[in-house]
Amino acid sequence: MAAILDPNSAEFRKAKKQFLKTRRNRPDVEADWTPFRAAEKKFKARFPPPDLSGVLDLALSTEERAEEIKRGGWAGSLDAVKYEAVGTNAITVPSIPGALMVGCSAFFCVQGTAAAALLRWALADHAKQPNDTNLDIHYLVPPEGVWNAHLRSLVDPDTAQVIIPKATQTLETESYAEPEPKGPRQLINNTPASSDTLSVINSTPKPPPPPSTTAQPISPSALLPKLRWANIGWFYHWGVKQYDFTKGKGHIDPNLRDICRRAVAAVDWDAVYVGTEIQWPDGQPEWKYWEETYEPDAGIVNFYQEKDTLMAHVDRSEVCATSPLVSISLGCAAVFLIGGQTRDTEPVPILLRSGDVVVMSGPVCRRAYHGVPRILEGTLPPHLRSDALSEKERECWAPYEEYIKSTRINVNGILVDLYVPRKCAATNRLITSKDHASVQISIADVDANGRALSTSTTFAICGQVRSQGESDDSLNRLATKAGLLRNVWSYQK
Ligand SMILES: O=C(O)CCC(=O)C(=O)O
Ligand SMILES: [Fe+2]
Repeated sequence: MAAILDPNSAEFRKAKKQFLKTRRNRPDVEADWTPFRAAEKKFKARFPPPDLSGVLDLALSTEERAEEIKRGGWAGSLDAVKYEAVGTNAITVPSIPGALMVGCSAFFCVQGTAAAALLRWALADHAKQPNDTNLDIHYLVPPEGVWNAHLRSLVDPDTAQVIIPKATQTLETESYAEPEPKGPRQLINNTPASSDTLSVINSTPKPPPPPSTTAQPISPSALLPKLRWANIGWFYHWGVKQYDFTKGKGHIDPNLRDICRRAVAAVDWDAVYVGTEIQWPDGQPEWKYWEETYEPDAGIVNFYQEKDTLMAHVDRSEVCATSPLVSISLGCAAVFLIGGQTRDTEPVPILLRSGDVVVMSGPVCRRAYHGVPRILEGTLPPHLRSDALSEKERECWAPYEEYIKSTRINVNGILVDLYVPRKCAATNRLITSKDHASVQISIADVDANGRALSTSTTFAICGQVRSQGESDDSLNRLATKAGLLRNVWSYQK
């Protein structure tokens, strides 16, 4: 059981003492909190430890996870939140259209050796150059990355390399962004990305963030707990909260791509979305093609230490605001909150355990506030512990277990690009994301004087039809069928 839950433990007594001390000096500010803020405060509280009976905990629906739940001591409830099954692999939360958990109850999407492999990848293979991490802003991290440097220092402490702060080495002439103001983190209301704002986003200067001037030389093992994120695919600029498309796209790990695509393919999307067409860009039922077209091209690995939190935010930097975001949890469990379009909507609390996969998609859910107010101490599942391994494997796993027993890793994959699945109006076949010769033509409706009205009819034509010189004829045929043209063929006869 997590020590914080045991009234006889030192952790419990310390949290109580701290609570009584801070209570005394605290002005009564609760009245001003939005419902989202109030929920964050509730789950963040160290004392008394939060009551999770209002948190949806799908692991309770399967005997296979009983041991994991018992060991951790934290449990939510199965009927805390109304949910509905979508096929056999996923559930939706009807109050947040588009929020899904996949493979979370009877079978797990990422468990056992697959979970261990993803965890190893995140630490040893991914959190290093050429992928950016938060550590690169402030330190000259060696090319092998902080995790491998940490592993080497465990094997041979005498040769352990000290990692030097960047500020002592870089040229003063380098131009950096303004340092962040001191005090609580400022919330940047960045422009939501869309095809209309893309040129503004691309022309916004994205200077590198300034390195800390107070960072000190540090050992890899002491630096490791400061690892907070590693970029996947397209590079994200945290200062302006926009993608920096000028830096090109980083490699997408094939295993991660496969997990994300399998999660998307496991969902019966029609059961989730039929009848909502009107809410989608151009009224297009995009979800019908996701199994084929969803291709993660960006993402992030988040590393949370026990007291870390992720404040309420909306992911609004992706140009494609409807495509699925697949999010995988590894290591310690967490309380995940997902609400509405403002912080005034009461969020739904969901307990995410190691291996659980959440998919956020569609116009409502992708722009919903969400956050992670609590990492639940002591919740490492048995399959990530070395006692589940053979003696030989145990030795290599020991440092991973030591790290992950008080850490949560979240890996997510998203489609940032502008690509929206459409069918070619001429051939009725799907236009793929690689079909750069495809076009979309909107034919405006006109009034009696020939002036364009605000309504139009849209046709998408794939590159193959165009390369065969067939688009003119196709458009004439389509426009005639749509009642926009008459007698166009007669003069050809
Ligand atoms: O850690 C999580 O589950 C959520 C992460 C997230 O919302 C983000 O990276 O934007
Ligand atoms: Fe997010």
